[in-house]
Amino acid sequence: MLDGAEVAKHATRESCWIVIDSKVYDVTSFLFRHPGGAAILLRQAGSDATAEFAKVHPLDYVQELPEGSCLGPLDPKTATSLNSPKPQPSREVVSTEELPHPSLCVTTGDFEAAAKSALPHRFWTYVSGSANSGLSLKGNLDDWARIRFRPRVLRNVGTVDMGGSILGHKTQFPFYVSAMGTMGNIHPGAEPETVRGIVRKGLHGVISTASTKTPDEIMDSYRREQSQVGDASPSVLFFQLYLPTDREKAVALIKRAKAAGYQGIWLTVDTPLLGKRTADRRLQAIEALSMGLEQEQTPNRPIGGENSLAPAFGGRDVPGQLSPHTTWEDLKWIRDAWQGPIVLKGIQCADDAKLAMEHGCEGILLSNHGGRQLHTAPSALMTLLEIRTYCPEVLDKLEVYVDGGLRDGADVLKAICLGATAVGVGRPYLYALAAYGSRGIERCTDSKSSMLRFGVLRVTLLTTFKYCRKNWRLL
Ligand code: HEM
Ligand SMILES: Cc1cc2nc3c(=O)[nH]c(=O)nc-3n(C[C@H](O)[C@H](O)[C@H](O)COP(=O)(O)O)c2cc1C
Repeated sequence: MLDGAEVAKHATRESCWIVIDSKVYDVTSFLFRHPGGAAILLRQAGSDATAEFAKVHPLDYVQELPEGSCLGPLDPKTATSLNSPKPQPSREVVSTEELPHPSLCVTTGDFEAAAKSALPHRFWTYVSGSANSGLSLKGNLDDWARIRFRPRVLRNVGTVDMGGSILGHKTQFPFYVSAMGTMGNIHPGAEPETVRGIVRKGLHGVISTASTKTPDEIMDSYRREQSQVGDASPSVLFFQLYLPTDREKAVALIKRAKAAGYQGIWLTVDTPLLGKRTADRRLQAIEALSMGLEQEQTPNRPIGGENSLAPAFGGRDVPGQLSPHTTWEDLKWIRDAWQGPIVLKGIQCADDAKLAMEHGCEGILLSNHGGRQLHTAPSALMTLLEIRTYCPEVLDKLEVYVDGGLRDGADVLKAICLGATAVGVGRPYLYALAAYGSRGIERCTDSKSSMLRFGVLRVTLLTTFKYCRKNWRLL
């Protein structure tokens, strides 16, 4: 057993000890190999880092520390002698009680404002951020507004069914919750908290490889919530796959997702390496400086090299986690390992949509990763219009999803009118989670809130929906 006072002495870059889950680790040799940067670990030096660690990493991640790092258990009686972590150089956070009542959130923009006050600055930067100067994100938001409805009137639209199906699973909503990593940054309940809202509302959701919790833990929370509602929720979960470079690891991850009960794979194909997240980079430099590190020193391993750290997280490139070598040929072994439906997430032109069809994919998701990857990438809307022009057969043969910048039921309706099967919604749900937990997830979906202004719009626009599907004209 190690004494807290002894641990507290090891608080420098020359000797850095931390406590995780009641065990003491010497992370000195790992400091500059930590993909999240040395500053994060130095801030915790000599202290109990469990809470900070659990925000972004599953607890079993400690096994990834170099061999011999674990020095032994902490004597619990001496825990009070540990250091306190050094505070982050961040802005004040508004407490939950000070946030507007969730009923006051009637547009997705309201959730965004609440999340901005509720989140520590670094996490706000990570979720709201985008690639380079933000043009891809701006294009996503602006493009949906460039289309106008031309409603037909005097049609009976008294009863409207908004539902459809996603990979054969019925949905009452024409949208689902997009895959988003590291939710532990956003809310202490992380992905399980999101899943609670998803199940209660009967939504479908896609769970990220880069989740804070393991695929099994998240599925357990899904099952628990299902049993709470008497297994009555139509919700299903799909798994978003970032393909690790190492094929054995990739196959193991796919099989793990299968065994856990995920109903389809969303294979992300727009991330052979991570986009340039300008705001994150700036913040990491500030943090490094505040810990006396002249410049950020992160491991300099070749991209695509062996990686023991999967699953990884959104802020930085983690070598080996996002295979840059993947090609269309790889779909075969991925399919063999998965034995189920595959959606390619991140298709950005008609030619690739056709290729996906020729390779037997069940679906494609037109997406530029919420503007976080390629600078000046086309919005999903532009890609959808390109497909309608050059290979409309894709819309008949594949399930075609879109995401990026859909902030209102009207945007969702436009996508559906143009032939999309359903729509992924990302940041609005993250913002709702950040401010209000699973209640926020429900509220964001609620017919009184903006996503289901669709519910209000349907009264006037169902026939537009039918009309447009066949006779779409861009106004
Ligand atoms: C056990 C060994 C650890 C491993 C294998 C590990 C691995 C990683 C990886 C792969 C990332 C992703 C890089 C990124 O996208 O930002 C990361 C980020 C991060 N890690 Fe660790 N980590 C470890 C220990 C810790 C500890 C002890 C803490 C707690 C203080 C911590 C806190 C963080 C944070 C806050 C980030 C996010 C960085 C950002 O937002 O830029 N990690 N870590
Ligand atoms: C904070 C954040 C984390 C994300 N993490 C992932 C991820 O782990 N895997 C992935 O394929 N896409 C990820 N995405 C992209 C989303 O799945 C989705 O494509 C995008 O958010 C849709 O755009 P929207 O946020 O404008 O709705 C992430 C997006 C955000 C904002």
